[in-house]
Amino acid sequence: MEVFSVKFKTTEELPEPSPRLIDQVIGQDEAVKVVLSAVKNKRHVLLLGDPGVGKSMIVKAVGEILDEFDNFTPYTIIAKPNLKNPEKPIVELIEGEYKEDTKEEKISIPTQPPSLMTLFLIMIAFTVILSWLMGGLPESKMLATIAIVAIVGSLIAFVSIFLGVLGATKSSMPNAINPADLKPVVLYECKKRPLVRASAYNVTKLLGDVKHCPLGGRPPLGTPPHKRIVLGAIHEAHKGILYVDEIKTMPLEVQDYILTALQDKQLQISGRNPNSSGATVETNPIPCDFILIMSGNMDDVHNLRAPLLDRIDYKIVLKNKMDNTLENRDKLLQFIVQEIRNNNLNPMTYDACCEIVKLAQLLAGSRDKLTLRLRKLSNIIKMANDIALGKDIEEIKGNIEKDEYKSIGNSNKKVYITAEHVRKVIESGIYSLSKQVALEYLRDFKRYKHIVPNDEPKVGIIYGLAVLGEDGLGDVTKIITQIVDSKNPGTHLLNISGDLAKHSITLASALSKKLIAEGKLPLPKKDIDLTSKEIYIQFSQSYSKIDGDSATAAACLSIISALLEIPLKQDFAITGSLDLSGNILAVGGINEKINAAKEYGFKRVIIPEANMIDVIDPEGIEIIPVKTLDELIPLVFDLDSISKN
Ligand SMILES: Nc1ncnc2c1ncn2[C@@H]1O[C@H](COP(=O)(O)OP(=O)(O)OP(=O)(O)O)[C@@H](O)[C@H]1O
Repeated sequence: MEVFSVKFKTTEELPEPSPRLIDQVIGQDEAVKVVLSAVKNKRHVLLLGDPGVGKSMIVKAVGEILDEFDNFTPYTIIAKPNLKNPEKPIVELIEGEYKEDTKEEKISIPTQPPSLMTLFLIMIAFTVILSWLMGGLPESKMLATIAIVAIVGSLIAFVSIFLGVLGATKSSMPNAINPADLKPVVLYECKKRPLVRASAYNVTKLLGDVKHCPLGGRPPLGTPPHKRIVLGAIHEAHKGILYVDEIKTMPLEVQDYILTALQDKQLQISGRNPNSSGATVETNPIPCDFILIMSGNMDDVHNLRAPLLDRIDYKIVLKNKMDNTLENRDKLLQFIVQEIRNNNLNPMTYDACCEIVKLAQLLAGSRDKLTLRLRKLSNIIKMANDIALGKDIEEIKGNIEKDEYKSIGNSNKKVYITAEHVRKVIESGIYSLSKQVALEYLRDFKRYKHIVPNDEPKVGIIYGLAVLGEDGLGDVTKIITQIVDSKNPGTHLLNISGDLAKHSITLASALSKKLIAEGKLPLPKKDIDLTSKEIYIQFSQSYSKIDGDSATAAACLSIISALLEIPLKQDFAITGSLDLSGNILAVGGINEKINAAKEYGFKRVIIPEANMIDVIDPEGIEIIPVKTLDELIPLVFDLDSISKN
């Protein structure tokens, strides 16, 4: 199969990708088209999809070309003091740039109360004059002089106190403020159509705030309210786009405010913290006419209130995989080249690019598909770059932050990222936390040799296949069935936690009993009184959550084997869902399951025939596709041992 339509040895030979982000988005053409049209027509959008499929990237890309949509008049938002009601500062939006009014403001500055220093200096001067006068006077005039000085002193004290009281009274009046505190302040200058991003949980950033002033929030000591206003993202997004991500964290109260803003196209700001001096301040409604784009994962939509959801015109689900066609593999190659250029990485060899395509298939769960969870692929490419530069796994592990990996490699050193480097990242599982946990668990577990592949045939024992963790690591599960004679017939499920698994194993038990009772199985018949049998099915040493229906076929065979006492071969592991008519149906995670069977050393792996289209790497183990239970039975039971008996 031709992997790419171009021939190359390393990515250096490939053309440079477009610098426009909108051209760099791959596999989401439909979503890009809808978002562009929504922005053109001023509609609100909700983007839903798996992590790392390009939700933020699409919004950022549209933001880059926002000016191409419409004419835009720059504006400035200013805040002014309200002299009548200082707690209600005035916020105004003016078109263009704000020009400060240069006319001198007529502000009456009150007589200030004399400072302590002034009073102190007066006292010293007064004492010096007094001693000089008294020194040169005859004793007879001394008394009169003291009386005059006392009167003058009292007068000075009286005037000082009067001025002090007058000053103090005036200074509590608004027009006693320092002129600088009366000047309007510029809160925001918007020169081009804005795209403002805010996380849904960050209430202050979203809705704005009035800061606390520890000095009471009033001049002359405190900062006046209009200087403490912080605009919210909803105001800064006026005439542009407000992008709110992580909608699952959006408090209901914030949703109400956003709804009001969408309806009224304006919203006032008040202090958010009830214990702060900002809490008593409230502005007039401030214009906020924006296009709202929100994003989150599929399940997050339940966190949104119905009235807000109703206001969203376009709700788009982004794809998490695309068909594995030549055209799409070329797109994946374009993505690899983009990641290398955008992150300043080293070039990749052709084989390494093919390895990335294989990984994209594996992450999509099928040979026919390619994953679009491209953040994961991007992280893997960056990690492979660092491995190529000689960084070790532990160093790389320490550099992962919130799903995002930043390359730590030295970009001046030129090396090539090879297939070997990519494989090392995949095998170590460093690109996924859940994969690392699963790997660790399996490494420990395998030491106990609980799974014994290719052992002698055994009654009631079969090996099923499971996938551990959300990033998929295949594992083998030992299923054991024991039958007990009892007056209380029934089926008991041990170590099976998930509801779906419980239902499907109950179904397997019912089906096995029915098939045995009808004698329709291609197996030697046996007279059993099923009304006196208690069936115990155990997923032995299985401690992680077991769910899904992919072990139904395995459980059914295990029960039939235990009831009829016919041994099952032990050289295979099996996965497949079973319906009540005995058809084996497709399951998920088939490649991870096949890999697990290979790694444990089983000779054969039995899978539903429908899953054959998903198999990526059939080498290293015999893969047996089956469609029905009847087809399956001769493959798994050790009929030779019965005929010998
Ligand atoms: N469709 C895409 N085309 C090209 N690159 C992509 C695409 N999707 C994701 N990427 C790569 O993955 C990175 C992360 O994507 P982005 O942040 O847009 O994902 P997201 O869907 O917003 O994820 P989350 O839900 O976790 O916020 C991008 O910077 C880009 O490198």
